[in-house]
Amino acid sequence: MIEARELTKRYGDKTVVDNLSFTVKPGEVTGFLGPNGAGKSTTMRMIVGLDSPTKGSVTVNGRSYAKHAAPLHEIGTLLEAKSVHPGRSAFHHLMALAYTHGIPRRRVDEVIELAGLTSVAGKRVGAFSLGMGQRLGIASALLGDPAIVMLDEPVNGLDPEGVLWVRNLLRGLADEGRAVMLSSHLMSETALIADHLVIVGRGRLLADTTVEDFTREAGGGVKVSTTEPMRLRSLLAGPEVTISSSSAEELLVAGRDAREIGAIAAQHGVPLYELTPQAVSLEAAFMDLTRDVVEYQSAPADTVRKAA
Ligand SMILES: Nc1ncnc2c1ncn2[C@@H]1O[C@H](COP(=O)(O)OP(=O)(O)OP(=O)(O)O)[C@@H](O)[C@H]1O
Repeated sequence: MIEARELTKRYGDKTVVDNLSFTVKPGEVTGFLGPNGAGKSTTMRMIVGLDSPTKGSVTVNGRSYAKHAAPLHEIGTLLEAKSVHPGRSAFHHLMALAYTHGIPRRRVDEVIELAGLTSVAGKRVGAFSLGMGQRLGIASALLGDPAIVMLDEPVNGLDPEGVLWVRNLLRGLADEGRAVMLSSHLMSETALIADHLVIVGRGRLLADTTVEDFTREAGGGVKVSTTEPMRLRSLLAGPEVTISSSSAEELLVAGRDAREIGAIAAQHGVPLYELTPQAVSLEAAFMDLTRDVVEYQSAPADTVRKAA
């Protein structure tokens, strides 16, 4: 469990993290979301004692990070800054880390396999692609079999297979009862992985909610395609449910999530061939929420064109 209470960080007269309180609970994936410069990396650095708060506090499994004798067993992290010796192989990098905690070689082999790095484990890390570097970072985070896993932008640089791998891995870690925290500036990607959302802008808390509630409030709905639209329509009907359709076999359902719709359809033997939460409007809801607090505002496209 991570508990941040009134966490604040100032650099000079700039408040980068502003009175932030949130909890990352075991058994859940918490998405830490915000536009560029919102203070996500600074918050994560404070969690593991790489930066100290100007005010407030943050604990990792009940005490500050520095007070843990064997922190790799408490929290595994992937932070943006790379601290890997480029001349070392992935295997030697992990062995060096393992050595600091008395972790056996068997565990190093395990995480290399888990991260899909077996064929490149002997290669110099300096020659790694961005995606391979991310995989190595995730392998390092898991080395101590920690109760908390915290990853800064873990899908950055990964190909679609890698993105899917991270998604399944994090889901599995949370299902094992671990507390998982990942930062991102992409709402649609995070909504596919996370249960819980902590959304920040200019260092301040904008929302502390569940993906389900955020989705419901965004009103995006779920697109469902079926060969039996009429039957499904009546099965899904309810007081809080609205259903519209744009083509013969397609329904747009608001008020029920994809899991519920899938379960109801399966229970009644209704075949589905598409079940898609409308992520585009989730992204739009996120942009609405953060519009006034983006640090690096782009000029509207027509202004840029006029200026050119
Ligand atoms: N050491 C520092 N000194 C001064 N300002 C800093 C320092 N570190 C970060 N900042 C500023 O703090 C703000 C938040 O940065 P941070 O990297 O925490 O944001 P972020 O949400 O992780 O952004 P991104 O998504 O771009 O990584 C930025 O305006 C950044 O310029």
